[in-house]
Amino acid sequence: MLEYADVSVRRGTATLLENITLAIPTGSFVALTGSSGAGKTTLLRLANRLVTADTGEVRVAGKNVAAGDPATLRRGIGYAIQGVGLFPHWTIAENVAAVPRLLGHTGLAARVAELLELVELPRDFAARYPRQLSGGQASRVGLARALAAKPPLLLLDEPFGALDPETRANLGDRLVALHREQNLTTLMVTHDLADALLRADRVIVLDKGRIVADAAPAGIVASDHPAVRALIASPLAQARRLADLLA
Ligand SMILES: Nc1ncnc2c1ncn2[C@@H]1O[C@H](COP(=O)(O)OP(=O)(O)OP(=O)(O)O)[C@@H](O)[C@H]1O
Repeated sequence: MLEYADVSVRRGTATLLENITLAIPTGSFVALTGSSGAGKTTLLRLANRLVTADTGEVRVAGKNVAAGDPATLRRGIGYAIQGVGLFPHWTIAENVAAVPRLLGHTGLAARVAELLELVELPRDFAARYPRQLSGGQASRVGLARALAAKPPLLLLDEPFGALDPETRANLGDRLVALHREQNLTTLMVTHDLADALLRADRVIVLDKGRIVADAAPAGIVASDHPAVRALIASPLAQARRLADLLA
């Protein structure tokens, strides 16, 4: 579904990504993690051509993303980001139906109702405006919008990053369920290693623009790469302290 073949990205004298080779099969749920500035967002945005590669090739469903029209490419990929980016003067229904409308789909009201149900929001939210939603509700709308045109590939960039832990956990669970129900291929950027380990079936760790670990969660936990150990140290210490308190 998504392939990176020896991709490097440079800006000025800086190397943002170096020799990334990666194949993400259909149906995978992959978390992309790493410290701040490691290149996670850059790697994700190569897939929908918000970033272009200097060398190498990125392919979505076998097609080189650099070859076609970027707008057409993006309409076929679900994309949700931190802060959601809903259009403030559009209702929730209009926001959710934006891509299906561009694609000329019909039956938009029914599709909006179905999507609100999928992300577990009341139907009457369709008539509201973004300012009338809580952060968690807006994140659900962002997810509904990303799924609206039934894209096979879903790109998520810290979609629930700004939310409280409980809302984040609930939405994370809903996301995993949706991923399975809709047979999606999901690539999710998260700086939260615990989130990555608990939700994804494969975790990729970036460090200074390079992949330093790529394994199932159990393999990541066992990795002795210093960058991976550094990422694990803090959630592990927190979990241990909480366990001590409960003991
Ligand atoms: N257009 C650009 N020109 C120059 N440098 C850039 C550009 N875009 C990103 N960078 C740099 O590339 C590096 C990787 O950025 P990126 O946003 O991919 O990291 P990230 O892992 O997603 O970080 P964070 O977790 O903090 O969001 C950073 O050091 C950033 O400052």
